[in-house]
Amino acid sequence: MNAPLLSVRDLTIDIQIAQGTLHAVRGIGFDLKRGETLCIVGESGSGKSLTSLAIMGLLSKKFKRDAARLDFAGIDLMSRKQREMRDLRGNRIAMIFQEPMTSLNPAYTIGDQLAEAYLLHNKASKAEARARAVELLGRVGITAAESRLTQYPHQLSGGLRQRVMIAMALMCSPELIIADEPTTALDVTIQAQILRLLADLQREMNMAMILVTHDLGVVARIADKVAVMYAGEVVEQGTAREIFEHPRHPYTRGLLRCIPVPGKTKPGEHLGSIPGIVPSLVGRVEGCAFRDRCDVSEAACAAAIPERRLESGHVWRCVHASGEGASA
Ligand SMILES: Nc1ncnc2c1ncn2[C@@H]1O[C@H](COP(=O)(O)OP(=O)(O)OP(=O)(O)O)[C@@H](O)[C@H]1O
Repeated sequence: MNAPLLSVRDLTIDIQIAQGTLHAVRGIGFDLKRGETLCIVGESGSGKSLTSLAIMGLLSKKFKRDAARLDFAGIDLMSRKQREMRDLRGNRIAMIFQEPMTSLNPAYTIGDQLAEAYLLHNKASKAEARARAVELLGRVGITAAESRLTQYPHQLSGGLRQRVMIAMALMCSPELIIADEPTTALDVTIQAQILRLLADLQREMNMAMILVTHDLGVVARIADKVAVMYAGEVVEQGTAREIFEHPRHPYTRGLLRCIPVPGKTKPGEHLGSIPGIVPSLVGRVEGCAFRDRCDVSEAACAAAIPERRLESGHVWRCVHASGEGASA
């Protein structure tokens, strides 16, 4: 049973805009096994959220999704109809969004919404669904869970709302959970608690998890695998260890220079940032999209970029065969 739970190959997402076709996601691929955590990192606009929505089948009509393979537990998601996707979503695949109010309805109590999420996919009585809701609220660390059932989302703090969202996502014990920047809207101490909770539950329930985040500190703590996205491509992927200890792509190296190093970075010390801006993805994009910002680029970077692969599965796209040309 070593087959991946989720397998993505050559996923593309295009959007028609006034200036032409915007190639927001350009031929990405990765595999995820049961119980594994993949963190997708990259700057704003690199295509992380669209990738998550494409897996969930939640892209609106204006996006064109294509893939050579988009398989979940042996199911071809590309050929699933919307009705069939609804059977999977919230049941075998769940998503946690940045902003809890995207998923919570202000007009219904927490108890009704949690129970509803369960009853949609399970033949159970209302009493059983409420018992499950209390159980899950307890598991996400909400005390006096019974009394929360009758509350409305606006009566809870941001951190509690995000815990409720996590409980809701886990009601049907999904096999895959996709969390898109689940803590960005919260303050820093609460962020850490929520992410620890999510990582603990993921391990306990042996779920696979895709976590989309800007925060490499978080990645270092919880990722098994990392996919680094830049301008709609996965420019490097590997185990968390490979990415942190032997980053090969100059963009990954640049990102790593931007994070605080415990014990080394002094409070208030200015962290590096990568100068320059992401190129337009409208029309044909030739060569390496990072080359204008790269400190080791050369003429060859304007041509097609080879994919470099180590036996371990560490993959990157760069003219530099082993990253030796890139400055650390
Ligand atoms: N509704 C839309 N209309 C036009 N372009 C869009 C739309 N949604 C996303 N895009 C474009 O698609 C690209 C990828 O967007 P996406 O939201 O996936 O990025 P992201 O990496 O998740 O960014 P962030 O970290 O800010 O959430 C960006 O260039 C973005 O401008």
